Amino acid sequence: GEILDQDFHIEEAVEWPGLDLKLGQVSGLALDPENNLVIFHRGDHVWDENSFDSKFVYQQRGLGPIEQNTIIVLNPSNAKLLNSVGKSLFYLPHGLSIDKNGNYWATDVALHQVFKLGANNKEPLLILGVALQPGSDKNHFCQPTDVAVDPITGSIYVSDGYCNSRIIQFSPNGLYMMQWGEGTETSLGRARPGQFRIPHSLALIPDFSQLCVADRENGRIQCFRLETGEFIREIKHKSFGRELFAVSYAPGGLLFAVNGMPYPGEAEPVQGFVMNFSTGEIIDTFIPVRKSFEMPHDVVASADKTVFVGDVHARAVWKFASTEKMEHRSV
Ligand SMILES: O=C(N[C@@H](O)C(=O)O)c1ccccc1
Repeated sequence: GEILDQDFHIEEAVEWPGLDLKLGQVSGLALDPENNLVIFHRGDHVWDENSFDSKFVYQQRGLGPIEQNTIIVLNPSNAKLLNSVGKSLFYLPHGLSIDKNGNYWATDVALHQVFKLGANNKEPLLILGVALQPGSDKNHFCQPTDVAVDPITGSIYVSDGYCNSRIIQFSPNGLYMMQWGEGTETSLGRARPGQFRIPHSLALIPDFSQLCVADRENGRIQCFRLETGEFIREIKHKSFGRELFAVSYAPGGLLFAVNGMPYPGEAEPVQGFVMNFSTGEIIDTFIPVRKSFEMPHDVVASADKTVFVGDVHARAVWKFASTEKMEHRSV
């Protein structure tokens, strides 16, 4: 039902023990059909200044793939480990999403590929892109950042990527259908609709047939019509600052996002945002109680307004919950 916006608040669930997990760089979060939390992390690999050459070719292939399980499934209430998969598959994990059938969809910025994995079997069910080969045609990505699968049509959307500026739509079985988007010429000119400077995270909103994109370095969210790619609107607030890293939709009409650390001298703090999807207005902001956001990199929210944020520098996952329940609890 409708949220009465003015009294909606979330705060860290400080009893959640998931903050003590020993993880690598946390790059992606998703919720599976049972609302379990699924974490995509980099084990002992890191993305740093030496990871790529000037042509975006991964330089640390000699390390081999990450030997740890990179996909961790946790009970969302007590952070108990339920399952872990994804060893010896990835080099630099980035985005993670889960389709209505429970399949995992993952991007790897070193491999420049998109993977579809069954929740338990080891062999990928589908791989898009050519291993270790960056490119910008129909068969190559360049550091693809996220995937979203339309639960109604099965269409696959890929945000491509750090070194491309486009969204590509594939058919349910992985055939290239169409793409939209272009780079933002100069950092001086205002970015126009449909221009991207790192399309970094996707939120698919089936109820409104929209795909929203975190246009990271333009510090904004852009929303497009599913299937056509037609620009619908931009959501941008001064409090986002320069960088908007991730966006996620929760059934019931709320949009969640996390921004980047402020540049030296800039005022806008790093934080999470809760927005009313229809109006785009911010109805709440949130930061951790324990530790601090360093580079919040993904955010995911469930229908009951439980929110998780993963941080690639803090290597941490926080849980946030709406205080309405807590008020009932305290009564
Ligand atoms: O953005 C960067 N990384 C994050 O998004 C991430 O996904 O780790 C990055 C930029 C320059 C050098 C190294 C890393």
